[in-house]
Amino acid sequence: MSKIKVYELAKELDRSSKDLMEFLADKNIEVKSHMSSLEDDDAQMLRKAFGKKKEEAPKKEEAPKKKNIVHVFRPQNSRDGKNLMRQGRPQQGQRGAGSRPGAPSDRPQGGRPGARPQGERPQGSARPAGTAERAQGGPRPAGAAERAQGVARPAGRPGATSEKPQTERTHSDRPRTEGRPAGRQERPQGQRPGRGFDGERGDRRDGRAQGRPGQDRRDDRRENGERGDRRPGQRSGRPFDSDRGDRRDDRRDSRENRGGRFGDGKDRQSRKNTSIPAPALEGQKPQRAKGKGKDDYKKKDYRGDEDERMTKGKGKKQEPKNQLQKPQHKEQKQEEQIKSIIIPEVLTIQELADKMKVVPSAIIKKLFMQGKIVTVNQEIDYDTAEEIALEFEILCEKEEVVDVIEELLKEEEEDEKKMKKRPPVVCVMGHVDHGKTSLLDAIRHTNVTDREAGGITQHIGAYVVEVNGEKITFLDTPGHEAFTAMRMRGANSTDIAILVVAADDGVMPQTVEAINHAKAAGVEIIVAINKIDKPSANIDRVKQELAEHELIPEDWGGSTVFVPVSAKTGDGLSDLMEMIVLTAEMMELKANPNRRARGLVIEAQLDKGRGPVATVLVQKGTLRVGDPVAAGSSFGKVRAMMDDKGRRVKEAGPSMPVEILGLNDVPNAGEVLVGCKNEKEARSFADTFISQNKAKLLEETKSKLSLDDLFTQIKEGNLKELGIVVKADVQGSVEALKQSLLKLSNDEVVVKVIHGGVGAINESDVSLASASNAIIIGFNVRPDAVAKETADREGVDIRLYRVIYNAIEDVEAAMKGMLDPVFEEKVLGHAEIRQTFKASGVGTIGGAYVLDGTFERDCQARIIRDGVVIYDGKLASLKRFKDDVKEVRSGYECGFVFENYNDIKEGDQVEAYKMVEIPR
Ligand SMILES: Nc1nc2c(ncn2[C@@H]2O[C@H](COP(=O)(O)OP(=O)(O)OP(=O)(O)O)[C@@H](O)[C@H]2O)c(=O)[nH]1
Repeated sequence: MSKIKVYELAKELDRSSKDLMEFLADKNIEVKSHMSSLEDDDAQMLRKAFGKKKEEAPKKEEAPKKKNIVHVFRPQNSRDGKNLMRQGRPQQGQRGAGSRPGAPSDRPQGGRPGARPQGERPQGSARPAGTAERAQGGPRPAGAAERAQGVARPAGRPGATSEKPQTERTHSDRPRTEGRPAGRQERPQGQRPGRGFDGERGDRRDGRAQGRPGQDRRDDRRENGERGDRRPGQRSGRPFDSDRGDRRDDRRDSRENRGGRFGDGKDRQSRKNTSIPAPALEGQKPQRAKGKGKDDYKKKDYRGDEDERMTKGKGKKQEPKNQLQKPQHKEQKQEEQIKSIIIPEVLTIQELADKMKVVPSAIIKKLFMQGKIVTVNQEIDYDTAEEIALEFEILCEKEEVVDVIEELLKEEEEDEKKMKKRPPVVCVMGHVDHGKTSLLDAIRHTNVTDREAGGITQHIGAYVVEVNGEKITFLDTPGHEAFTAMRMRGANSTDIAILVVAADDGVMPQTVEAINHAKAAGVEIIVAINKIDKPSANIDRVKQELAEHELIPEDWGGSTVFVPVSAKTGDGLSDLMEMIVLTAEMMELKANPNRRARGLVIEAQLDKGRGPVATVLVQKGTLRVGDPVAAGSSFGKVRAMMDDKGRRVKEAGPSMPVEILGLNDVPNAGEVLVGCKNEKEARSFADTFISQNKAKLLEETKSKLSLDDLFTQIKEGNLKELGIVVKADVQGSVEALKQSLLKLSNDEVVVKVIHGGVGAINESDVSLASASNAIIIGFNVRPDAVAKETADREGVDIRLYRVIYNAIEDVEAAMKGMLDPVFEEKVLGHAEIRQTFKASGVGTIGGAYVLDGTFERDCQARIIRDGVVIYDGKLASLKRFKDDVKEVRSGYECGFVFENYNDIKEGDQVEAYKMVEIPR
């Protein structure tokens, strides 16, 4: 085809593909990506336009843009909200999410869907790296979203929650917002007694925007969707609308400060006097709508709740269990107490019952009536718990878990103006032997494959490659299944994933796994169809198979870049590199180099001479020799830095991988490395990690013990535990081994890695293994002399490996030994009773002749008479003449005595057998 592609024309015009695409988008001409072909007319128009109006495009470029990828997975967070924001409130650019001035306004995909289909790829969405998400309104978007849902949920009654359209849901907000907030409303009102509603709302919003950036999205939603849309209708129909709006805000505030939920009585009094209007419950179930009594009852409950608290101490006592009885109370309009409980994300029925102060059986019964069979120890999620609680007229609030580490690692949104272009970080993923290492090798002209033990890539390494003056950082992620965990990290730290698929093999399980990881991490995927030099290569088949996983090539109308390559001949490699550079250009990868460094530990090990060595990918800022840093529980001052070629460097900017020396301990791979003000700060950072990890470990142990199934199984003796201590040369291998070993757990044996660490197997590892009855697996490490001696003394099994796969295989086999053995009957031989004798004190002795096989002492035997088994039991005695013997072979005579059986006759056939264990 002679049609020119966008990127080709961009080259021709000396422009970026993005400029051209934006221009086309302005003209409502749809192009999917820089790889799309252009109609001649369009190309002509572009030539004209960019020949003349050179100034226009650069102007556009001035406006900082966000990565397109964020806008797909959470469209509610971005595109729609932003558009609305843009239309309705242009000044939003000043606050929170909009703190990048003008950021949203120029983004082509925002206003014109389809203009930048790259952004619409499913995989190109929820970028985890932080920047984009934070831009959406805080570092914890999920939590924020949940909370936002929490606002919508309160439909407050089971069944009224989920499948409602947005508008209905906002309506159904009301009962709860109305019902609850008495106390919540107080604080703000008390603080600002004289204010009008609108002013108050505005103020509070601003306050939140400053204080809690994570709330912006919620605010946006309210401003754009709920409040904005609803206001007119509500004004007319509901006199207390603005009040309600405030209360909703208040409720949020009060979530932060639960202690202040029930405030002073004055306010409550006033609220009580303003009788609450019945909400328009459009989306509710008929019986709920018609069962006004119940709603009223609930509202009354709230009021009752308030009243009760108000009148506390005035002698009015309430039955705390009133919620359990309904109809009469409704009619009597008796004041009751509505309870509100705070529950975690996951809890057991027992815990819920404890919180609700009801007996667990009441819950179980209720659920049973609904056709659900549960046990007290069954774990349920928040939503289910809330539904159950509401059945009992108890309101729920989600326990907000403050992740100290997350808070610690939280970052402020950065000024777009300070951002500078940074190289893309690329990882290579794919199925075993599809050629990842060879491809990376071919790219950087070195030869790693030969050095790898067992021919399998075993660590993450990082390399920088330069293509036409553009740098690309490659993470050498390994492909074996054992490295799933590391690959996951690989995906999280990268911008682009090269999915290597062998043209002769097609999509394999790990290919799919890699796709899922990449999609989950929100990285761009470029498919490299490798081994096209092979005669059996079938590129179309690969395309077809990948299309089933939503990776559709551009020549098929999709938007995924496919590049056929051969790592062996080098064919297509330059195309691949060009595509990486182009994709990176489209992604507009930026970072601020002039700030304290922040990076990711991609590998760490203990070096005998140099101490802990960590390979760090700098993601933001610049890391310099002498900088105080902390990474997880380790900290220190950067003593020296080496780049990917082993050269000493003084500083490392964004996207640059460096090896650093100077940490006090080996950090975990995947840990965030942060530059600190001084060493003291670094130390306290690390200390926080240590204490948090301890708490987490405790929590984990606790939660595991509470798992019902595990407990019952252990109690019944059906469950065995295989404890393992893992030691390896690098942290990545420890993690990989851990993950793979844990996966070996089955119904009968649970694999538990009780300890994992880097370095030689030492005495403490052996003592731990001995105390826990565990085995030790060493990968590329050996036990020191003392450890060996201790292990011999204490009988601790130490197994050493050089290939992870072998370790996993061995453990699997060991586990088979632990499984309850499977027995099979093995027939030993046959004999015929030829004579019988009676002996006092012994019983009947059968004189027999062994026809075939061998009779063994203590074997099992069955007596068959006329084809019918008349006895099956133990052979109590086997004699030749007067002597007990171990065995009697065929062709010999012998005497049998059967355990507890004397009714033997001449001519009886005897079959000897034993149960043997068969390997699984
Ligand atoms: N013919 C041909 N063979 C290739 C090509 N690329 C890789 N190979 C061969 O495929 C085999 C596997 O290649 P690797 O690079 O080790 O594959 P990998 O995906 O890194 O494997 P793991 O590290 O084990 O996950 C090697 O024998 C390579 O020589 C290619 O383009 N053409």
